Amino acid sequence: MSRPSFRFPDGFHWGAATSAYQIEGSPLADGAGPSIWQRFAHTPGMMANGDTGDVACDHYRRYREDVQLMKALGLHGYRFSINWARVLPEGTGRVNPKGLDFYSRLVDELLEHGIAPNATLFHWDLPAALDDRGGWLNRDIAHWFAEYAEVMFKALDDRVPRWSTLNEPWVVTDGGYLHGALAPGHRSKYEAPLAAHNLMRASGAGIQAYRAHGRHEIGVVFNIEPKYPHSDRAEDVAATRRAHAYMNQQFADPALLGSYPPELKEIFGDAWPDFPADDFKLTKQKVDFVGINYYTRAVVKHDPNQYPLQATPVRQPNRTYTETGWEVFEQGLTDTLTWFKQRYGDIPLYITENGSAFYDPPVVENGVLDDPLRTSYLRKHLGALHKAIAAGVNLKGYYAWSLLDNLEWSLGFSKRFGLYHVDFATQQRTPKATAKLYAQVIASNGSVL
Ligand SMILES: CO[C@H](O)c1c[n+]2c([nH]1)[C@H](O)[C@@H](O)[C@H](O)[C@H]2CO
Repeated sequence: MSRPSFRFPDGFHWGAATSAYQIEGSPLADGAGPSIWQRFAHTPGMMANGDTGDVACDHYRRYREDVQLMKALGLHGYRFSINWARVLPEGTGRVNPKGLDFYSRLVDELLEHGIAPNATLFHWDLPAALDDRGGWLNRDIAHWFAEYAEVMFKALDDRVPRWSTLNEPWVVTDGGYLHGALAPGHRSKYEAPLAAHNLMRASGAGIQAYRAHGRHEIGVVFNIEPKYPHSDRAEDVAATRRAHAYMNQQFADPALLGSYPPELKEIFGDAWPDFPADDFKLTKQKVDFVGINYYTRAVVKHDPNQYPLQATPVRQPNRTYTETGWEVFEQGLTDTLTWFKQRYGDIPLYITENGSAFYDPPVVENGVLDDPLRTSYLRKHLGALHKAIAAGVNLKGYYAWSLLDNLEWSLGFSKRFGLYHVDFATQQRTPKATAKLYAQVIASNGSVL
């Protein structure tokens, strides 16, 4: 039987992704202001092993070397994020020219090597000065974000063809405002809905600013984790519906439909405000694309003790799980993409993150570190993409998470997602076998799978 052809559509965009606080280091260099992650990481007890982004992958200084790694992969594009506080140390007002200059140099280096920059304006590292003014709990942040976005568009839109306003607003609110595991470390069911809503108001304001100044494409990036009921019992089905609305619709609905799913009032009760109808004229803006970050699925059962969803994930027997506790379930990627098209229409989509953290024995042969579990994950998920494309999903590209092993937020450096291994003591980068496979996939537009 002939091997299935996994050739992707002509012009399919292949990239890799990172984010500022996870790789740059030098968080306060050259006039940068502190972010909430700078503060969170330096708060005792918040970070595994006391790890911080003070050095990380030292990308702020080594970016030219890292662009060479991207070139070696044959990347078409590179998705990175901008540290808002490098550019606007107080979050608004005064621009720091040296901070802006770093991103201008990075963009020029990418373009010089034929790699398209894909810039995310906000990947969790809010300027601390704005957090001091209420941060995502202050409705004024929609204007603060639009001001920052306009600074970036005016400076870089001549060279940046693709922008995203936010990366994963769900993680910001669930981790940063409801459960407190991420910066700014709040734990309030009353704050989480306010932060969620203001994130989407800010994203809408950023898109409006782009329509006034930008000439290319802008979108927003959501994490989507498909939810499957543990049983066909009504309580499990209802719990699955709540979990799906909470993670997968809470942010895409206001952005693309101009409304919230009714489950959110059911979940948050008196903590869910009646937001002004006019707000949805701001949250709902025409986007040029949506980025979807996919890693895994969840099998959900009813749990009256779990807050606030009354739902909990069920570990599946005889399945492979990554170091971050995520089941390898590539069918969920196909299901996610077909669901998204069915609910929101034929919007151009990118997979803006997909990857896996596995422990790799530090065995390097012929300059390559073998990582069979990560390689298998990549093969399976690219195959799942091909199924979605065959089903009619308008998928334009894929960004592997991540270019480099990096700071996995409060989990520190222990969870390694990189195509390149990083020795954080020496900053040596070493390609993994998955990097070699990905380079072949890019060169053959998927045919080698
Ligand atoms: C809950 O999973 C999310 O989709 C997700 C996974 N990830 C992310 N979001 C973030 O965007 C990255 O900064 C993380 O490093 C990466 C790996 O954990």
